[in-house]
Amino acid sequence: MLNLTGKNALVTGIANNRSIAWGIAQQLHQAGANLGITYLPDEKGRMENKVAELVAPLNPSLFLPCDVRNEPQIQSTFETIRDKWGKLDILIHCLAFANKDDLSGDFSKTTREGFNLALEISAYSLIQLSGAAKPLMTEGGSIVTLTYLGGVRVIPNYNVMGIAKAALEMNVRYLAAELGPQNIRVNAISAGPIRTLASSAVGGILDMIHHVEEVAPLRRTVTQIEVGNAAAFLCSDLSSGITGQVLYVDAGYEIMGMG
Ligand SMILES: NC(=O)c1ccc[n+]([C@@H]2O[C@H](COP(=O)([O-])OP(=O)(O)OC[C@H]3O[C@@H](n4cnc5c(N)ncnc54)[C@H](O)[C@@H]3O)[C@@H](O)[C@H]2O)c1
Ligand SMILES: Cc1c(CN(C)C(=O)CCc2cnc3c(c2)CCC(=O)N3)oc2ccccc12
Repeated sequence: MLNLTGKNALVTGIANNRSIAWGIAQQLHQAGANLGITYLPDEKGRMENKVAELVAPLNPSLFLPCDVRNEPQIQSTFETIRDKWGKLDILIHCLAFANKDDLSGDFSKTTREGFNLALEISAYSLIQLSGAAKPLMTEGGSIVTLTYLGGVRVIPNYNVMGIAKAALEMNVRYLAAELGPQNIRVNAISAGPIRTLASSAVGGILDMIHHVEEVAPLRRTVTQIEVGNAAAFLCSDLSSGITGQVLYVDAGYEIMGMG
């Protein structure tokens, strides 16, 4: 069993019990990591209460609002980590957003605002968070982000999110090159389709899941826990020689030609 005892891990992107970040947080906790959780604050504080209740069993030592569009919130998140933890070992970037209208219909209709929003939240945020984490990863570290096949191949309706994921995967390589000398590894997990708040808000996700169940070598889709296990591996010394990579956790779907 892999051991993350003594490691401080910041996990972003938990919205509910279907979130991939929730699967990751559970597995990092099981491996002994000390967790810090961030959530996207909403005006009524509903998200805060819902996420706080969900993560309570994992005894997070930090629980902070962090909207990646809000630079001061990012700064205060990492100041709190510096003051309370001193060092950071693990950063999980598990968030994305595009306007719903940009996730169906003609890609050529993508608006300037929609393009910039999707790239800002889903790709630029990795640069921001990694830059803020860099000075705190004084004993080296591991940064993991979540990507999708739609960033390297055309997946109907994924549209502008595919552009964002292509940028995200290239961010992984440039960040790995910059941070490697400091023994900070940067990798992506490319997860197969999973029913979450984000994916369920998209038409046709169930058809996609059924298609994967027929075509993927394992004849099934993957779970948040399976993604969490792969993330724990990428956060542990078992992956000490791996950086700048995209690891597919998709039941093998990506290898199939007549998919
Ligand atoms: N579900 C899938 O099929 C699938 C497959 C591959 C990759 N992914 C990726 O996994 C990641 C997590 O998505 P999910 O499927 O768990 O859905 P989810 O809706 O549970 O998680 C998305 C998270 O992004 C957060 N977020 C959105 N805008 C934000 C902002 N401005 N600041 C901070 N946080 C913000 C939301 O609060 C939410 O917690 C995303 O990067 C997504 O692209 C999902
Ligand atoms: C798979 C799959 C997903 C899941 N996935 C990999 C994702 O990356 C989800 C990304 C996403 C980003 N922003 C929003 C939404 C989803 C829906 C709700 C909303 O308003 N904005 O999304 C798709 C969209 C079209 C086609 C396939 C997929």
